[in-house]
Amino acid sequence: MSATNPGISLDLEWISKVRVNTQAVLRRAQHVQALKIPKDRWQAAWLLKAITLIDLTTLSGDDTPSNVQRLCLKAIQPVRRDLLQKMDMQRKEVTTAAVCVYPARVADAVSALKAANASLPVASVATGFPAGQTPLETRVEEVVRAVADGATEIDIVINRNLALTGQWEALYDELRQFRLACADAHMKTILAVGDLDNFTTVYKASLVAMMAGSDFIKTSTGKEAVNATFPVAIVMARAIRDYYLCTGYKVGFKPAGGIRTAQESLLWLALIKEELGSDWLCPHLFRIGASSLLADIERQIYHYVTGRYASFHELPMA
Ligand SMILES: O=C[C@H](O)COP(=O)(O)O
Repeated sequence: MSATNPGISLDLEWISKVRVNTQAVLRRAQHVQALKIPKDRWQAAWLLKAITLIDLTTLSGDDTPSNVQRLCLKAIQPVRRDLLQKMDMQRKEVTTAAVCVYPARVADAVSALKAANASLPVASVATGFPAGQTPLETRVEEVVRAVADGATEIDIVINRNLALTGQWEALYDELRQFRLACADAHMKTILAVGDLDNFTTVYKASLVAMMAGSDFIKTSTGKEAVNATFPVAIVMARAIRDYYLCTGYKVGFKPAGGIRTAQESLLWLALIKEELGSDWLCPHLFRIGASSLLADIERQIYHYVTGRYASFHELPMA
């Protein structure tokens, strides 16, 4: 898998012209929140689709080789086979899009997936995740090591100081170094929007990340006080659309942080369909980064199949 967005030269003139209309964004976000969610069989089908777009994540201080192995097995078979069969869907095999772990756990994930004969991508967070407050050489080295350990997707965090102070050239240069270090691995750039001061900064940071060659832009680490929200997603999706219209390169979008319910996942799919079109509803261009969403989706699917909600013991633990 090679990069889909090679990037372009830094266009400071474009960046300086950006002004985001906050009221218009908030109105659009309200519209998205009021969208009708499909019911019953269609809902179950959309939930299966949502599963295929999840980066199943564990980013905890107490991650161990064994819980990473469990995560990988869950990613390979996120829904019980009997439930899938009862749904009578064409799709017989469902997996999540990838697993996402800390750099020190990449080798564990790679070997667990290999042992299970599965070819799911392993994504590693990097560059001093979550705060990005380590020296640049250390951050670059972390990317190189994660790739050497077998990660094929790298979720880097940006240096928020550079975005908050408008040092776009310096931010672009850092991101180019990470892009080089990623080699053939996909680069997903986390803006940590909860740390940025307004929508205009979010839009500008999105543009710089794409100009530097990011394959995805991602909202959050999941560790900020505010993570993925619909207004911020609309701003980032519009930056993606504008970048595509200007360059012809499609960049992916990954909301992450605090997405926990099946209903929310359906609204995220609806938002992407409305803002970027159905082309973006594939793992190559859209992911949901989540550590605890899958359990609720599985519960809803169980409800669809059996007509009742699962008790605590009826579903396998994630
Ligand atoms: O990148 C993924 C996020 O860290 C996941 O956040 P979450 O634990 O709130 O789902």
